[in-house]
Amino acid sequence: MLSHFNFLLFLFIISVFPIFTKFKSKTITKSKPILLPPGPAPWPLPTFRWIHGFMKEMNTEIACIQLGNIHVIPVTSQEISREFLKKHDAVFASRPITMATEYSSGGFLTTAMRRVLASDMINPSTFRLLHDNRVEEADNIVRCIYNQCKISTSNNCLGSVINLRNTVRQYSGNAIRKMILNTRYFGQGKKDGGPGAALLDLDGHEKTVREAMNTINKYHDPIVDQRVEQLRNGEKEAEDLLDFLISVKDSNGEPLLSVAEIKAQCTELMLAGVYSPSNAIEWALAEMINQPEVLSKAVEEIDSVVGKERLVQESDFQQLNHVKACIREALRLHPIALFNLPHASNSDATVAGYFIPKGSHVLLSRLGLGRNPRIWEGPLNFNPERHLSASTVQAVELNEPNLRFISFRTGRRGCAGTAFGSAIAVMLLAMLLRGFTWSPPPGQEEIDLSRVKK
Ligand code: HEM
Repeated sequence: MLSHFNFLLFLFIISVFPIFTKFKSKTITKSKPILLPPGPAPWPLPTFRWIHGFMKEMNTEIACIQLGNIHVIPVTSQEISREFLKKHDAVFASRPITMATEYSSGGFLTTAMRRVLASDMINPSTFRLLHDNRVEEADNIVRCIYNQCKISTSNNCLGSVINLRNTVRQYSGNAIRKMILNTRYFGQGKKDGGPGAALLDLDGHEKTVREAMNTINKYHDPIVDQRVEQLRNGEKEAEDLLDFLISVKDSNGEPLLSVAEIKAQCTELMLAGVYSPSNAIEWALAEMINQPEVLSKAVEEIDSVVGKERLVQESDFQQLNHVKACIREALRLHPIALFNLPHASNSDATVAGYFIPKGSHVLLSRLGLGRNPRIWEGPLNFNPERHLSASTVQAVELNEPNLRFISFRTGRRGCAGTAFGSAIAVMLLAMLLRGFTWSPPPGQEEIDLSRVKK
């Protein structure tokens, strides 16, 4: 299935593809010959695999692909990524304008709200406030899997086959929707925690971006309209992220955001928040099933921290280092998209000794960073222990501020939902491990992951 990030990046590429021209490395001025990064001479179709391929062939960790008058700069090095998004964070803090970002942001209505989001909405106090909304979903996922098991075992199966992808996506989708809109997508009113009749297709495989956005908006817009009315008439208190968006006031005490802006922001958060945690957990569990000793170690850790008498709580996370190391390893080895969301430069800059013209689109390669053999020993091995070495800080975190791989990324255009995303991911994996015993599907000795480890 196509993830949100793949989807946006795919559209980003096709929206600029028709205007590409043959790339030629060039100097900027005669007196100051700072070169553009190296790039390909012949011009085949610029797929992401192809970009990685030619960078490997040219033995370079930064490149330049010229699409019309736009310079696209893919990067696979930790050090150069840090230069772009740490040293020059302010220069590369914009998103390029593409068809996909226009639709997903409701015509760029979310762009101006970055300040509101960061400072007023998604902060530690809202995170604490929405604890119960998140935790409710943890109970639901256990019930949902348990009920699937009951159905299989009543059909005389030895074990039960669970559709892990659907299950983890339901959890992420519902957890994020509970925090934003205080309601669920799936299983509204159902007792089994599983999907109800109305399924929301966020994938965009079969639909165009516009149709996908219409689908999402059809679900959310009536809730937003009703909520705006309730809050502005004083009929309810602020309880979730939507309420906070509606309640933010400007210096004159007037609502800061229009209804259209609020709707666009809800959509963006929803898109950003559903797939990243579920993708990481799906991969982590698949790898752990293939390495029973890694899986057992995580289960033992949960047993020793949580005990047998109660369910996992967020206050346990601090001590679940092996569980978190498994998620970090999944984020490193199996990123949700080959590249990070693009960053556009608002002025000329010199990075890694190369001239990066104003308006360039910088694409940090998630795959290139996470699997860079210069940084990671045995990069294709799933080895959570590497995140538990002596040099690691005591409590493992999912974030990777040094950009050795990309998880949330901090900084001006970093992930707005780092705390929420971490909490959803850790709870999801811990609950799956705590509640159930996992093994490959019947007839398979292990899950075949060879195709994704090339
Ligand atoms: C495991 C979970 C998650 C991971 C690994 C993740 C990772 C990321 C990354 C790498 C970016 C791009 C940063 C950049 O461009 O340099 C991003 C952006 C973003 N994320 Fe997350 N994320 C996760 C969960 C969430 C959640 C739960 C939310 C919402 C509550 C969220 C909201 C956002 C938003 C709004 C952006 C766009 C920020 C902007 O353009 O200014 N993310 N995320």
